[in-house]
Amino acid sequence: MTPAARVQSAIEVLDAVIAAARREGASAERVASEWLKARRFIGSKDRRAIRDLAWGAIRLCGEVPVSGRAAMLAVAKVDPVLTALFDGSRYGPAPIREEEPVASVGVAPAWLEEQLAASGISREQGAGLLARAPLDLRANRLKTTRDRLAAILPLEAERTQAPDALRLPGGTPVESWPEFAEGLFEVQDTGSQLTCSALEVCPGEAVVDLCAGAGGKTLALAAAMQGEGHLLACDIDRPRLSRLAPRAARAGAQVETRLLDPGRETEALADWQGKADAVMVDAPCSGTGTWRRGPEARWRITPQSLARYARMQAEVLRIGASLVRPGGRLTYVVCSLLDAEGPDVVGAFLERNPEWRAAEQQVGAGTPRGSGLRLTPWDDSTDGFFFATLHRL
Ligand SMILES: C[S@@+](CC[C@H](N)C(=O)[O-])C[C@H]1O[C@@H](n2cnc3c(N)ncnc32)[C@H](O)[C@@H]1O
Repeated sequence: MTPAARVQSAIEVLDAVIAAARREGASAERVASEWLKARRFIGSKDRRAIRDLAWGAIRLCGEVPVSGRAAMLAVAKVDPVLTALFDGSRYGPAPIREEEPVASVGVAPAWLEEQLAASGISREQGAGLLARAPLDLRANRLKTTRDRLAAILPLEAERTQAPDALRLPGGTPVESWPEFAEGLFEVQDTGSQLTCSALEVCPGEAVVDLCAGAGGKTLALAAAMQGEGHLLACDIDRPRLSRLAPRAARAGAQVETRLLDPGRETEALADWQGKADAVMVDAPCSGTGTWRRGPEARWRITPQSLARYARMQAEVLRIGASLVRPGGRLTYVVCSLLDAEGPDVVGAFLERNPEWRAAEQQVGAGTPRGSGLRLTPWDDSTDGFFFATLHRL
């Protein structure tokens, strides 16, 4: 493929990514893989180059671009080598016309940049949300230790601030390694691991992971429980929750799963009301803290979806709290740095529920925000999270 043809291919990938973002369709990762799958003749070097070009444009454009070409022209504006490739050659992009639309550069759509600023995040820090992310592993304590795992991995891995975490360069194909098939590790960001540590679960406890999804945090909780006690993982999303059982089997973790009906969660959890020692509420959110991994996610958020998330967050926090026994605890987590999804939700809960108190959290990282802690790429080298641990009196 010529360099110009790669640019034209990236423009086509971007068109598909933009269309999917507009109709709340598949993620950019998925869209790009489908696009490439339909063109098997493209070699691996070209695939990587196309992907890098497309992701460079996604990271640069704050507002949803009008087209893939407009997005790529925004990159061309700051990259003369790329400008020269708009040469009208066969399979390459047409020459640039003066009046053509060029996508605007920024961290996020203007309204969302305002929300970030109101949440104490500067523009420079916001740009940090779009940097390339490393790949973190969590050594599975049910089968190994961090040191033993580090000694057998094919690459040198860095230790991060979470007790079981190892860090590798982003994109390392760890899921093809035999150590992964043996369940010796899971892929999990250090920040996510730290939010699990905050719940301080112990062997023998009764623990609920209310919004378990495919079990990223469930498996970390299971490892901390060392196979003793009862761990219940719930979600309203059947496809996601159904991915948990095979992962748990690989990890050697004992987990009961329960699919919930939206709006009827409390009925389905009647046997757990006021019984749990610890509850994890990893609430659905806009995901502003994970833009490093899916930068096009910021093109999907709307003021309406943010308001919808805030309602869901208050609701899952209420449901989770009803499961906690007197003297028990709950950790509320969002992978978002917007106050509306974190400190404000917890603050409103504490105001309405005088029998709950925010606890001091000691996880060796994070900056206080509201009644909880915030983890960020710039201060903690993690994805962005807000989490708060609450104790029921
Ligand atoms: C942030 S994701 C969970 C990610 C998961 N805990 C992990 O670490 O991989 C939030 C999850 O909450 C689920 N959810 C949304 N509303 C819910 C509800 N009312 N009850 C239980 N789960 C809910 C969503 O389906 C989604 O899987």
